[in-house]
Amino acid sequence: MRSAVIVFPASNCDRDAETALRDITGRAPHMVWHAEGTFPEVDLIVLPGGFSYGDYLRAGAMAAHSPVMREVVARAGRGVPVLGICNGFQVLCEAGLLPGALMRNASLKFVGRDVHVRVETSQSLFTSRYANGAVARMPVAHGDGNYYADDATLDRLEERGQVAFRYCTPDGAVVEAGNPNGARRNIAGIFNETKTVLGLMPHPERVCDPLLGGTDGRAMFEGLVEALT
Ligand SMILES: NC(=O)CC[C@H](N)C(=O)O
Repeated sequence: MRSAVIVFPASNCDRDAETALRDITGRAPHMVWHAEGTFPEVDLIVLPGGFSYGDYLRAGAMAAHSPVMREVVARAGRGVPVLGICNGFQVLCEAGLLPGALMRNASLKFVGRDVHVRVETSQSLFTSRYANGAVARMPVAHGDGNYYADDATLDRLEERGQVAFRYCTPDGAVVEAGNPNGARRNIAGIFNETKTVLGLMPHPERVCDPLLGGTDGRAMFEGLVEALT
């Protein structure tokens, strides 16, 4: 599986994504600087976590208008899978590839800790290696992770099976106690309509090696390798 990681000024999880992709796919991803107009054909594009452009204006707002994003949007339109992690999720919403927005955490504080998420569907490229309803432990590290969309949009996402992950307690209960940021309906990650684009606030790439304290993120990359190789 060939992959690319898009690197913006102040991305800071690009190396984490690179390491996970190299280990699990067996091939080094292309690291693509934001100013590039194009990049090699790949099977997966990853928008990594970080503070692109210093989170100025709104997190992800400036990155969404960087030169490389025209190419990312075009390829997403052709069905090339795109994974946006944390700041990458924010960029996907700002670029219009996913609906809704990531607002300031309800606590108004940066949250950096492990959370639990429930896998809402295994029917996707990204989640095929998880069981429906599986609970995964992954870290979050964000100040703006509070997913917001209006009721009609949320209803549509739910009807079409576009909710990928919800924050939950360690035993899988989707309740306020498991929600680190106030996200509506505990939403931690969503797909586009064709489920070829996934954005999520937790960091699966940081839990792909027991040395890093967990392996619950590996299944996402293993499923992608299986589907895209
Ligand atoms: N880890 C990250 O990607 C940080 C996301 C983002 N810039 C925020 O603080 O909300």
